Amino acid sequence: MMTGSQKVVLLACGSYNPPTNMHLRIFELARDHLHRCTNYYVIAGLISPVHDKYGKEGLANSNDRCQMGRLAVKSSSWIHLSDWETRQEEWTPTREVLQHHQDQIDSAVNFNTDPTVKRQRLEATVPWLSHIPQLGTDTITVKLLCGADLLESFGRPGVWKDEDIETIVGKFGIVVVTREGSNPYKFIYESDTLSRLQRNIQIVTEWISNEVSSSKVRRALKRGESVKYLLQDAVIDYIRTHVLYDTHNKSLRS
Ligand SMILES: Nc1ncnc2c1ncn2[C@@H]1O[C@H](COP(=O)(O)OP(=O)(O)OP(=O)(O)O)[C@@H](O)[C@H]1O
Ligand SMILES: O=C(O)c1ccc[n+]([C@@H]2O[C@H](COP(=O)([O-])O)[C@@H](O)[C@H]2O)c1
Repeated sequence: MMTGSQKVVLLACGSYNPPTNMHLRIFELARDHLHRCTNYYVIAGLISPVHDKYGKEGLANSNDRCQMGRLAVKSSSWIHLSDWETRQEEWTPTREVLQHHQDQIDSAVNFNTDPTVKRQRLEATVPWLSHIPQLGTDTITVKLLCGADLLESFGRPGVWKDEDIETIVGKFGIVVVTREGSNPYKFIYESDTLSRLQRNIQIVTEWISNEVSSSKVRRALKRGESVKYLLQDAVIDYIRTHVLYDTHNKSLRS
């Protein structure tokens, strides 16, 4: 970490229905870009699956989505799963999800300067933070990590509140990974709010473009087609064992 850099936690929200290798890849891409091109230093990544009451069609139960998320992030040393959203009574707007994790980090970091006491507290309250060496008392900012399709959903009438967009981008900041069929530069240009807040938006270009999406994976699973190398093997085993996504009567090819 370079002196003077700003510590960041990247939080990505979504259905994770199921978590694909692209969900992991966008974290790697974003971290690599931020370290090479900005003053941000990424200390951790968090995947936050959405609440069951989000009500999207075909959404597997959040227990299963969280279990699959935990299995998926096992291949990473710095990406973790946060099940906080799924444990709430209701669906939580993303602005509040970011704020919750920011508050959790702030209270843990500022709790006590004694390293042993602090680590014990971290292990009890924010276990994923306790693995980070030399946490110190520096400010850590949570930023939203998303694909360009999620950014473009900001423009869909009635989906996001204007004040939430203002807070998410203006206060926390957002890191956007390009996705086939989206043009985040044009989308930002056409939005007065996003153009004004442009310096809080980092765009990361995925040159090795990859069309993997959870919906395509679900379709393949339903048809009994192979999804190997699109998902982590442990996630495929979980789907098979728990007969998710209409895979019953299908001899899922691995
Ligand atoms: N191939 C991809 N490229 C860039 N970003 C992606 C890609 N796949 C998922 N993401 C991002 O990961 C986050 C969580 O995605 P989500 O769970 O909605 O996955 P999805 O594959 O888009 O799902 P679905 O196909 O069910 O709509 C979102 O910010 C989304 O934009
Ligand atoms: O906060 C909001 O107002 C808001 C409005 C629409 C969607 N979101 C979040 O965006 C994510 C969209 O996931 P998905 O799978 O529908 O692309 C999910 O985590 C939702 O909670 C959040």
